[in-house]
Amino acid sequence: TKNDTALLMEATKFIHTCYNELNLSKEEQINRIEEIQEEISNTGTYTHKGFELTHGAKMAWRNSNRCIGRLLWHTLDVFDERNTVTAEAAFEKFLNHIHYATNEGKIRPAITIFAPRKDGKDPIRIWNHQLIRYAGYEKEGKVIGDSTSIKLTKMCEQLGWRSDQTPYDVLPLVIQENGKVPKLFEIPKSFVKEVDITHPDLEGFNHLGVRWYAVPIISNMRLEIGGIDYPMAPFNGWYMETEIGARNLADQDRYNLLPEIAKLMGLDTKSNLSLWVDKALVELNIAVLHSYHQAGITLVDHHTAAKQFKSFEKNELENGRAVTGDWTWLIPPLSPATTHIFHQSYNHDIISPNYFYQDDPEE
Ligand code: HEM
Ligand SMILES: N=C(Nc1cccc(CNC[C@@H]2CCCN2)c1)c1cccs1
Repeated sequence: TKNDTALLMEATKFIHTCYNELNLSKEEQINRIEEIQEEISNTGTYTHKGFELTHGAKMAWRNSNRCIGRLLWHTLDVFDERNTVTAEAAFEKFLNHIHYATNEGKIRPAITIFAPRKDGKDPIRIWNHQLIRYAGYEKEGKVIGDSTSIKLTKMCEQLGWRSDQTPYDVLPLVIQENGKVPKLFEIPKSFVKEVDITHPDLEGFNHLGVRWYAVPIISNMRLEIGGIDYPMAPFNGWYMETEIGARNLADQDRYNLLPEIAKLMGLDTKSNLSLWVDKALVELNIAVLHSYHQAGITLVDHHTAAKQFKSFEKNELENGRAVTGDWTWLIPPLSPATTHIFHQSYNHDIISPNYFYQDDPEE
């Protein structure tokens, strides 16, 4: 059928690039494509071999236009959990991923890949945007916690979840097998590493009671490899400090801490001329870098990250690959013009394998 042909086209493109990069012979490539053609005509889809899945997930990271951290794309640890299809078993694997990635603070970039989409159906999905993320509550027009989690928090409460209603309640995992009701799974506190945010010089900082979690693990994106969709493939790296200090804790519609920080710094918040927002922003990011370093949690500053991205660009050129990128996301939100990224443009072509947004699981 037409989409069998389209799938074979995607598979052929992927096998060609993947086998060339792995120095496999032309003959192996041709035999594999014939094998895939056979499987597609018999079943309407095809199954990646382990090494194809592993390299495909790495290529997808390398092709992620918005990612500044791509220098280490080939070091990704890939866990093949395509046979895990029950919510309980998946929860086990999520805990394994959290523990492996955290590694007592020496974070290891990893991805766990669950069953692919088949006949347009997702065998299993997770509703969480990240495996570890704070709940958000709306009370009399005031927001407590992470405003981006309000919808999911409501869903958890409807499913029976009860919490302390603090700004830092870690959400349970909401895992849904196809066609069944979603199930809640509480992550044991011992698995959740968090960092108390303090400042090396500003004493007042330490009484704000501000904290953040150590490991960002994105769990709502779709991994596409050679025309096959993996709708549940959580992946983690480590944070760049600005994500926490210039967005999550700084945005007015997130934790909105800048006014409070400016006050404890004794700044004049009545006039923009004092650049009090900018001064508070810098000190918050200094506090994040200081706190994660003191806690022994891997974190990269935006200057180092930009330099690493420059090395990535050089490596790609040396390997005859064109770098694609999304300038609007690659520039850091703090002092962007102090990085090389700001002063050049990037081709924003989208190539596959890659990680894509997808619709939330079916209600
Ligand atoms: C190892 C350390 C890593 C660092 C420091 C890093 C840094 C970043 C940053 C700062 C962003 C922008 C996020 C935002 O502004 O919300 C980003 C985006 C992204 N990263 Fe990385 N990254 C790392 C590893 C990874 C890994 C291991 C993967 C996948 C295997 C990955 C895939 C992506 C994708 C797909 C996006 C775009 C997300 C979107 O469009 O919403 N990154 N990265
Ligand atoms: N450092 C990270 N940050 C990151 C990467 C991808 C996506 C996100 C979440 N981005 C969504 C937020 C909310 C809107 C704009 N940014 C964060 C990583 C997360 C997982 C691997 S690396």
